[in-house]
Amino acid sequence: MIDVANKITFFEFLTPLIKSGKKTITIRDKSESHYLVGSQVEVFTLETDQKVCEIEIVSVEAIRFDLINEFHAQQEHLALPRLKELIKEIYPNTNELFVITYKLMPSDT
Ligand SMILES: CC(=O)Nc1ccn([C@H]2C[C@H](O)[C@@H](CO)O2)c(=O)n1
Repeated sequence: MIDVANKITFFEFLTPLIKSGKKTITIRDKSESHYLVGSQVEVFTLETDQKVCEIEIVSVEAIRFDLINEFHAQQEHLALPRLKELIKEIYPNTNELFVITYKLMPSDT
């Protein structure tokens, strides 16, 4: 069993961006802000729980929804309006979010 501190899920359609190193942040709510800087975390698809890759947590920083900007969108590899729409769909009732910055770990395969 993998501990919650060492597992993160992403929508399947986003996982190629993580695996290619193009997407280097994710914005989550407080319930997913527990990742420790320097820890290695396994990435799984949300829909099918398939392992995608491993990442290392670089930082976890609080942010308000209204302060999400173009730089975050670039790091998410998404257009800013799409990113904000997605975040509002996932977390409709909170303004208190966390930017989790990570780097892709080299894979064995
Ligand atoms: C369970 C859950 O919340 N899963 C999530 C949350 C967010 N994402 C993605 C969508 C955006 O690219 C960023 C910002 O939230 O993170 C996700 O893939 N899975």
